[in-house]
Parts: sequence; structure tokens; C-alpha cells
Amino acid sequence: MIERLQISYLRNLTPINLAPAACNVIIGANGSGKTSLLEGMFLLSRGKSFRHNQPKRYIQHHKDAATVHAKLSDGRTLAIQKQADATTILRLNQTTVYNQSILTEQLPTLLIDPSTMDMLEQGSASRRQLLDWLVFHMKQGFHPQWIAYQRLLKQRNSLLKQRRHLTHVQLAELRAWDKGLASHAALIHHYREAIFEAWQPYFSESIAQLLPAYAEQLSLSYNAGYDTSVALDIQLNERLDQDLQLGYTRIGNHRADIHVHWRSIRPIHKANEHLNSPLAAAADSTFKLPILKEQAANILSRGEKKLLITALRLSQLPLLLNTGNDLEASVNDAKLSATPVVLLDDITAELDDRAIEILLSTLAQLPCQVFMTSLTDSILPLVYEYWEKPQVFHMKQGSILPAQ
Ligand SMILES: Nc1ncnc2c1ncn2[C@@H]1O[C@H](COP(=O)(O)OP(=O)(O)OP(=O)(O)O)[C@@H](O)[C@H]1O
Repeated sequence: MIERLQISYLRNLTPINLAPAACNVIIGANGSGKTSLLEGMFLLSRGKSFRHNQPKRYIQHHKDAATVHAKLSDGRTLAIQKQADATTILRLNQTTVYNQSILTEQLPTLLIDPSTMDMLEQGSASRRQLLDWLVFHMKQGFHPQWIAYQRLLKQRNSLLKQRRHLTHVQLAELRAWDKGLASHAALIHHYREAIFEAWQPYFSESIAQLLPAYAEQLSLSYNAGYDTSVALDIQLNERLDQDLQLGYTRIGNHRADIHVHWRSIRPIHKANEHLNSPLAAAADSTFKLPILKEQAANILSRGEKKLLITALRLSQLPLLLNTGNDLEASVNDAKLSATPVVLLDDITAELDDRAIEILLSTLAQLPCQVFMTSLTDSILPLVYEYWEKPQVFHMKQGSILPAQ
């Protein structure tokens, strides 16, 4: 759990120095800096902002760098400094580290915010990241494989981009990379598939709570990004000409995706209603209605999609925290080294009262730390219902106002 949080020169924030509790509510007007505070914690955990890629966009105007520092309750300290030229300095326990994943491991953050609410309609990247967040924290071997895969893929794509025709030497090099890609791909798929399987029942449980009317109708599927019954290098070889035309690699783990499907339910008929009367059954046009299947994004209303995305994210936490049965525990081979931090940005504007109550009551039962932003204090009665000693911070023009 974050015991102390310090943020300097991030957007409009005046240097922040907070001692957060298990549940924290940040209240303030539009533009007061609430989201920037969440952005700071996300930056520390992931090495990037959830709003802009370029550091110069979020580093305070006329400053050279933004810094976020956190002290965890077990004494560990984490720090990140982002400079305008995108140089990043990372520290764990005052020692410089060179790999963001080291900090990510120490501070898992789960974000539920308005920008992620379009995830079903966007390209596959955000849905793939959703799965990979779980896989990263639950499967120790995943990250090194993913890094090695990405490195080879980058080399391959830059060769494809330069050339329409390859020399013999380049072809031999490409084949060697493809072999490497194939072996990383098989493992990455293996990790993702195992975590996906373990995640599904949690997703169904969250849907039953947040979208009960669709409990029987929504399901998830995982697409590996290539045909996993054939080694990836064989498939890459078969489609080399197409990839050369395109200038990039079209299949592989980097194209994996998560889909949410909707299917209709057959109308339920009263017992024996049609058995004695085949003519009546034939006359009833609903009797033989086929089961319809669709992408959930094409069926659900905007509000329902938000609930679905909330269910996707929320269902990850109990799995990650191993609050389920031993079967799920056996899937998790990476011991979680820190309390997950849940960042809820402006949920009152996104979700209805019932959904907010389900979200908060679920989070209050889990060993996680919560930071939520709100324009008004209308959320406080609910927060006090579920947490014993929440911290309430009021923000104005980038500063936390002193407690009254
Ligand atoms: N690089 C920057 N330097 C200084 N100020 C910035 C920078 N980038 C953005 N700002 C300002 O910082 C403020 C940050 O707003 P932020 O999104 O954190 O507020 P918020 O309280 O979450 O608002 P809302 O409720 O409208 O979402 C905005 O007023 C914005 O103009």
C-alpha cells in the first residue's frame, strides 16, 4: 500500500505530499488536478501516462521534469522522473534501476476511467493490454518472453519495411528470427491462454452482478493472433510475400485480442405446451428461432458497455489477489509483491448509482488500495458505508486544501 505519495511538476499540480489511506477520495472542480494525481501514480507504475505519450505534454509548463515518489507500507520506495526529452530515471529503494517492469511489479495499478470506456470499439491493443496486465502479474515467465518477441518483431518489421525483395543473406536472417519468434510465441500464447481460462468465471460473476440481464448471454473469447495449431515460423514463411507487400508482420501474438460475444437466448416455452400440438408449434414462429451471435459492442447501449468494461476490469482483481479457489492459485506462479492500487477516475459521471455501489462494495472487500476522484462530495456517504477510515482530499487549482 502507498503510505506516502509525492508528486512534483506534473501538469498543474503544486508539489504534492500525501499520506493516503486504504481508500482515498479526491474531490475538486473541473481542471483542479484530480486526474493528474491518478496520472502520477499510473506513471510511476507503468512508466507512461494514460493520457499522453509525450512527457512534455504532462511535465509542468516551464519545468524540465516531472517526478513521482512513493513509499510503500513495507518501507520500499519507488521513484520515477520523466524529462522533456523522454529520458526516464527509475529508482527502487534509492537505487537506479533500468527496467520499468521492476517498478510495475512493485506497484500494480488498475485504472477505470472514461478514456478506457471505448475499449470495445477501439483496436485490439487496449483489450490485449487488459489480458497482459493479468498475465504480467501472474506469470513470471511472461514478460521476458514478450520483450524478446517484441525485439525480434521490430527487427523483422524494419527489414520488411525497407525491402520488397530479400537477398539470400537477408532471407536466412529472417528465417532465423522467425524461428525465435515462433518459440517465444508458443510460450506467450501458453501463458495468455492459461490466465484467460482462469479469468472467465470471474468475468461471468462480475457480469451477473453488474449486468444481470445479460448473465447468460455474454461470454469472452481469446484470439491468439495466429493459428496456434501450426508453428508461427511456418505460417510466417507461407505469408512472407504478403508481409513484404504490407511492410509489416500481420500475424502473431502482437495481434492477439479479447472479444466479448453476445448470443440470444431461445424463448422459453411452458412445459409440454407444444408437445401435444405440432401444428401449434409450427404456427409459432418463435419456436424455431435460431440463436443469434454478435459482438457485444454491436448490441449493448453505451451505458451497458461501460458496465461491461467495468466488469472486465473489476473481475481481474479477485483473480490476481487469489481470493478464489486453489485451482486459480495454481495458475498464478508469480507471487504478488504489493497491494494493487485501483484508480477510479470520475466514476460518478460514468456509472449509475447501482453500478457504483457494486464497484465500491467489491473493492472494499479486496485487499487493494483505492483512489477515486469526484466533482462533488455526493459519493462520500457510500464510501463511508464501505470503508472505516477513508481519506478525503479537496483539490483546488492543483493544490490539496488543508483538512478542515
Ligand atoms: N503541462 C501542463 N502544465 C501545466 N498545467 C497543465 C499541463 N497540462 C495540463 N494542465 C492543466 O492542468 C489541469 C489538470 O487537469 P486535470 O485533468 O488533472 O483536472 P481534473 O480535476 O481531473 O478535471 P476534470 O474534472 O475536468 O476531469 C488543467 O487545468 C490543465 O489545463
